Amino acid sequence: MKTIRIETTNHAYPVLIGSKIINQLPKLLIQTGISQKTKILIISDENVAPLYLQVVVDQLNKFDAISYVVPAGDVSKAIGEVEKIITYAIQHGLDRSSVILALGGGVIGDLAGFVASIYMRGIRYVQCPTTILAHDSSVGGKVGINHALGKNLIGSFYQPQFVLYDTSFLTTLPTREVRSGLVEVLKHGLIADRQFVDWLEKNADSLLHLDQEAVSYALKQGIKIKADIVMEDEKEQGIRAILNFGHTLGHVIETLSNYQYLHGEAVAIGMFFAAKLAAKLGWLSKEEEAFYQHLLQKFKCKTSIPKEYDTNQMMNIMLRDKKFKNGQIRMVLPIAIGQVKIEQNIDPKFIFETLNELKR
Ligand SMILES: NC(=O)c1ccc[n+]([C@@H]2O[C@H](COP(=O)([O-])OP(=O)(O)OC[C@H]3O[C@@H](n4cnc5c(N)ncnc54)[C@H](O)[C@@H]3O)[C@@H](O)[C@H]2O)c1
Ligand SMILES: O=C(O)C(=O)C[C@@H](O)[C@H](O)[C@H](O)COP(=O)(O)O
Ligand SMILES: [Zn+2]
Repeated sequence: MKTIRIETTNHAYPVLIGSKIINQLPKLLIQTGISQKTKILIISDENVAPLYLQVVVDQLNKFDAISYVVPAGDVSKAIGEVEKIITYAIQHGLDRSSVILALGGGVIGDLAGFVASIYMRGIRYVQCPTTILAHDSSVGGKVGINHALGKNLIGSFYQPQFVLYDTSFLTTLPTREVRSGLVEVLKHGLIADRQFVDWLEKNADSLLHLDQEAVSYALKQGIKIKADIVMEDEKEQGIRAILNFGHTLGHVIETLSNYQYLHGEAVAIGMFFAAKLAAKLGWLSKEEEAFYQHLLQKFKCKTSIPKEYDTNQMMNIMLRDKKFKNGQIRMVLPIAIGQVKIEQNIDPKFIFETLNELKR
């Protein structure tokens, strides 16, 4: 088991990662000051619950634990679902000392963490991630839900008490979810660590086949990169925006497809779009742009935009991106493999042109 410590201005917590470590849960709760009398609400989804809810409930047999299961997928990151969970929590007597436990992927982590951030003005929560993608979402405290007009438009920065990442849970992930999750690992390499990118390129097949050693190394590296950035800029006043690499267009594709594109699938297209735009602006060489395409294809990602998507509509949705300030377009663009910069004042003409070039 490996522990990575996250220290933000007001809160410090461990991320524990290892195979078959769910039995550490009771000890961790107690160490965190969560006694057996504390009411714990486990939130999970309809796919994860049949696989792992009982495993967690068994670990909590000496605690006062209840559970709530939501439909799987981004459709549950919705205000209606938040209200239902809050009603359930009130009816079941959760008070300010209670704890929420998120058991699932990024959807559950974001939703459960958001509920925790607003229930009775904030109660404690813990993350038990079950997807590869959640190596990203369970760390750093961005929690929230979607609005019909766009992705993650409602949310908080709210850090968990700890993250307990049992990687043995990943064995049941569908292939498409494995690919989607690995895109955020690629993102972590592409924004900060050329050597890690080279390692990822070499180990693509092992990772896609869930080789335990390779996956475990990749997740730890990804978490370390994210942790360093979050510790420097918890509330995204500056550098943290680089974790949003590929998301400006990625979120548009998720919204327009009504979440038929998975998060990682959409972000992969968004990263390639950013690389193509950077090449057009002269910051990335044609070889580096080609490397992006090669790498993403190696991880079985699409790099084109559905041709039926209207470019003006994509531009309009992009304007709601949380990185845009005072009408100014701010995007994260690559300047080398393993290096990005946050760019203001990009001429919308280039964005428009690049979007059109990516349509297939
Ligand atoms: N807060 C953040 O910093 C952050 C970072 C990245 C992504 N996100 C958000 O995370 C969400 C995507 O997360 P995700 O990809 O984990 O999606 P997800 O939570 O929907 O999980 C993916 C699918 O896999 C199923 N599943 C989960 N674990 C499983 C397991 N072990 N075995 C079998 N099936 C399993 C789920 O039921 C779901 O159908 C998006 O909403 C995205 O916006 C947030
Ligand atoms: O932690 C961050 O910061 C990120 O941007 C991580 C992203 O991978 C993640 O998808 C995040 O939820 C996007 O946040 P948003 O603020 O752009 O909605
Ligand atoms: Zn993301």
